[in-house]
Amino acid sequence: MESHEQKVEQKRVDSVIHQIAAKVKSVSMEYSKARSEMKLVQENYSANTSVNYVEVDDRIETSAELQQQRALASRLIENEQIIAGQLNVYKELQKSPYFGRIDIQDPGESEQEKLYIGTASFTDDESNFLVYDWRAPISAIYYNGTLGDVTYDTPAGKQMTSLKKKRQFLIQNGHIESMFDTNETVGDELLQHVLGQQNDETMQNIVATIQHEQNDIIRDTRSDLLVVQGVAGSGKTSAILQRIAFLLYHSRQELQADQIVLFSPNKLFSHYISDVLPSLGERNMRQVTLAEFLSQRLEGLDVESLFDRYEKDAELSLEQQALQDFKSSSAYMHQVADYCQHLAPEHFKFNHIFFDGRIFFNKAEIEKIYQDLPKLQPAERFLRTKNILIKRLKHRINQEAQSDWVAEQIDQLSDEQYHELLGSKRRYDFQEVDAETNYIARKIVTRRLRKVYDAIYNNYFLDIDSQYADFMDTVTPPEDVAPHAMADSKKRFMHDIEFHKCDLVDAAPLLYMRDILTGGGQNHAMQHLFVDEMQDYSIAQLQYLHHAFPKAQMTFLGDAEQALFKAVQSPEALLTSLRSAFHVRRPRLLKLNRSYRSTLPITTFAKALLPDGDQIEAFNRPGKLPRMVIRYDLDSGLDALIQEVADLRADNGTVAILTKNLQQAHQVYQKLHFENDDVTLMTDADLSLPKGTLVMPIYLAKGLEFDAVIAWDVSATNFPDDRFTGTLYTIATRAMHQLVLMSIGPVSPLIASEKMPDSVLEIEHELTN
Ligand SMILES: Nc1ncnc2c1ncn2[C@@H]1O[C@H](COP(=O)(O)OP(=O)(O)OP(=O)(O)O)[C@@H](O)[C@H]1O
Repeated sequence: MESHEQKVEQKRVDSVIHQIAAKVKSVSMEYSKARSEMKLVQENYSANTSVNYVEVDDRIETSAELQQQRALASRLIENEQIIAGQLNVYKELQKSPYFGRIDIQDPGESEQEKLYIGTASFTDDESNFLVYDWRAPISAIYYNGTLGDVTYDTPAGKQMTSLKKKRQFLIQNGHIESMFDTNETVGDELLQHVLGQQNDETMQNIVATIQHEQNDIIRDTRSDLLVVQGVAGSGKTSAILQRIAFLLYHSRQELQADQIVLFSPNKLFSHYISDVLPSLGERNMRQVTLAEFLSQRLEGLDVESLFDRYEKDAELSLEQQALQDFKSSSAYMHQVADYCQHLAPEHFKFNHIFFDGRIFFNKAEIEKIYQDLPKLQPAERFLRTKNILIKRLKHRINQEAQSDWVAEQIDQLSDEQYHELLGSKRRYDFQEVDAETNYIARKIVTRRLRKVYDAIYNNYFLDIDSQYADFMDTVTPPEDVAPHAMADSKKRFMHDIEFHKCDLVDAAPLLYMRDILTGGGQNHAMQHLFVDEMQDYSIAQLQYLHHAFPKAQMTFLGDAEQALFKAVQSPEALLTSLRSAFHVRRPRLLKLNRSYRSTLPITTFAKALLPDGDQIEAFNRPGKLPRMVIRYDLDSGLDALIQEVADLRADNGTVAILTKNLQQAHQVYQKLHFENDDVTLMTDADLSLPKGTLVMPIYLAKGLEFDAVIAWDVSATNFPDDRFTGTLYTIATRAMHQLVLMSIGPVSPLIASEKMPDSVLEIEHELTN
């Protein structure tokens, strides 16, 4: 039954919603007006673009008018988008106007003030705040404060107030479903409710239930390097997204969403998180995976993907591992920088520039230009070389313009083609007919030699592959790297380059070298760099990202325990390496130890897999024990799998079967697909997650979560030793509500160990006779 208090609150909710509805109505009208204005301009614009101009003067006028219209159209589009954004915000508020209330009393005031907190601010016609944005300075109290005297940060400095009451609401479609008064930061009741319900295809915002330690991450504006080490399911990704929303709100004038870049683990993840910021009325930041970023920069080279590397890394020998570790280190990147700084001009490697299959600029000519320049930094020397090449190209264009073939081509030009080449020039711009012909001739040759210009502009005359190979000869590796390893690695690199391939481990150092030598590759506009799942990046790669976005504040989040096929590094050691590699001034390390995603029994099992799992604090959400299903041959295992899938599907929207690698995912998929059409095999090209039964290797499920998970073949053969702890732990922690583990033959020692308490698993053996 509704208490009196709840009735009073519901009345307020009704009144606020009523006022929001009026706002939605007026903004909708504004929106329709903006749309029709936009349409009118568009129609006018397309009518004008179809003008068939013949006379040059006409054409110029038309294009000026067109430009004006284009500018007007883009202003209107922007306006329309702003209004659409506002409309969305109000519509969201209409369903659930707020989730929190704080009663405060400022020093010296006799009255208490009630403040309501929601996803966005809303004021009445007299500008009284009916709802405060969760990011407003005062709202911090809701997340951080316990009853009594509290302080909060404002642009004018710290403020004091007394917190008298904190109330949480769950409002759905305008109705208060539940409300609690709490003394804690954000009480567990609401969290229980929210977590128990989750089964969406995309991630939801968590603003109603942000926890104290998550709030520290979200509201940190001071640190230039914020490293968050958080256990699986502790809300790292959530913290990133709410932090972005927070930063956008706080620096409205200076920061745009596209000045923030997030490196995400895979494309599925990008889609999975894509609704969070729009649900908070903000535009999404830029998102990219490391593979996309590297291959875009190393155009023409097929860079090994992280997924290929996962598959390969599981097989590395100790010697190969030592080399890989070295190439992934900051020490290696330092050697790259050193090499570039001390590179003698005669050791600089150039390519010929080709045109039409013939050498256009010989590399000997380029070498000579480079070497003849005075002593300069490599990038400056390179830039001057480039400018000289462009000058020489212009000179050759002028010469070529006198050739017979050009004159012939001019004779054959139609009027339209001629005017097109004339561009914005007018006939009276030329004193003589010859000058005009000459102008057209140069235009023709310039167009023909465009490729040469592009090759110079894009620095193709630097032979970066040979340069990198030359660098490998000069490297001093640490003691644990075998003496022949660098030479072998160089051979392999050159061999792969022949086939336009490059190992992931060489990509960052190679790009770093190219950037230093050419002075390119840096984006100074990016203000924030976020890296999720940082444990999958080497220090060398992170260092390259820092170099590529030199002005960006960095937020790196990860979980050392979820490193696949890699030794675990302690968060403190990690921060120390990052600190010395990055020369930052205000680094900060934060830890999140409480895990929210999974039920208590699933988290208890996952904790027991880790040597130092005790630090993980499970959120107390009840659920079934994880089930262990053991079969002794593949066929009966696959049959049992079909049964398990059917059982789990009865209670869960999505069941994910997670395998150790791609080959096992294929094997499982084939069997399931044969029996039932409703199964999807996910690949790294997929952009979104359907509902239903999904099969994928674990590296594609990084950062994702599913209602139920089946960990496929956790046998001793498949997960033989502690190199696979991270993999198994990552699989288990993808499950929100139910987890089943299946083993073909004896179970992995990681599970069948003394450390694993009996009570954390329900075990089912096939009865054999
Ligand atoms: N304060 C919170 N309130 C409600 N839900 C939360 C909260 N914190 C985390 N969650 C939920 O817990 C789940 C895990 O969060 P998230 O994916 O951000 O964790 P993570 O640390 O990035 O996980 P992982 O490293 O395992 O991928 C999500 O469903 C998220 O919505």
